[in-house]
Amino acid sequence: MAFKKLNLQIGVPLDRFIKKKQDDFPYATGELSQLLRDIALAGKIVNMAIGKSGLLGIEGAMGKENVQGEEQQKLDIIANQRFIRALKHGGEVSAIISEEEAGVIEFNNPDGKYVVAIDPLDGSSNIDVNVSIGTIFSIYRRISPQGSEITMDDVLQKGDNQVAAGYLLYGSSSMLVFTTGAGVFGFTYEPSLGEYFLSHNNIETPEDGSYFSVNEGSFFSFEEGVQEYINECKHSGVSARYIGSLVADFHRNLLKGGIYMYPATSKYPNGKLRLCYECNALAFLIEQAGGKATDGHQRILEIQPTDLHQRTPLFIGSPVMVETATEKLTKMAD
Ligand SMILES: O=P(O)(O)OC[C@H]1O[C@](O)(COP(=O)(O)O)[C@@H](O)[C@@H]1O
Ligand SMILES: [Mg+2]
Ligand SMILES: [Mg+2]
Repeated sequence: MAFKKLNLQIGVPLDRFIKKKQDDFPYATGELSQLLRDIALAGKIVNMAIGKSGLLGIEGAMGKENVQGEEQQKLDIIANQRFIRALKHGGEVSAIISEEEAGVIEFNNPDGKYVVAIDPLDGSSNIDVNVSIGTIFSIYRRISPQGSEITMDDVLQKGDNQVAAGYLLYGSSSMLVFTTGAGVFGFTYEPSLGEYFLSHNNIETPEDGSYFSVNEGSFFSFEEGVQEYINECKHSGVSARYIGSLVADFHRNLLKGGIYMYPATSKYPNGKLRLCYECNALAFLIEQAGGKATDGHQRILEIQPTDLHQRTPLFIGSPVMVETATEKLTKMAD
């Protein structure tokens, strides 16, 4: 009788998985592994807060705006504090940048090898309505020597320099998905055991996809090339899916195949999404999974950031779809 080959990796707890990977790199010191554990731990607390927000009275707006003029939700602030606290106490990080903070947050820990860029809670419009939201993070090795002060070059690095990146998805089940540059791994959180277990081993995105994801409410302010690509998707029967939480839209398309687009609009002439703490992490993940990410003209990971909160258009997903969209844009722009 023929038995289906079992994937024996599935079900491995996050800690054991990280330890095993750590052992595969004889000179690794364990700091990056510890940093991933710190993020995973903060993710558990944020997951709990989101799940009980209606009961705990932490729904709704703060009555304040962040540096980009966007209304902060109470959960934006709670998540921001939780991740900052975890990264600060973990001791591996010397500075972070966050969507919710105007400037660089230095930890007075010049020996910390790493800097982190984070969107503590992604999907603001879905925060209080029981729709999936997430956390996005990028980890870089600092460029300046350990022991010295942090410089802007440390925090404004190209996405290509990321040593690890990932996201937490707080949804019908909560997940941690990350890469350290050797494939993409997804862990599902089991709240009654308080543990993440490997559920998606070595994720590869389909070559071509059957979903396109874009906020069509802005259709008439998209460039002609984007409009043409969307119309082509519709003519060929590609299904539309748009949640409005970048992490959740990305996660679906990563697994099922598709393209997510947030192009330039009249309201957001450089696109809405932020390069350093939204796009770079997802671009690293999608490339590791065999997909592509561009701003319509160049690879996201090659863009040199000049501002902490810089925005960029984003076209990300299955390679065939991203190439077609990017070609249309380039052709129309010529
Ligand atoms: O409502 P729009 O314009 O479609 O924008 C949706 C996009 O904005 C975002 O909510 C921005 O993220 P934040 O919630 O972290 O500000 C993305 O998650 C999402 O893809
Ligand atoms: Mg976001
Ligand atoms: Mg956010």
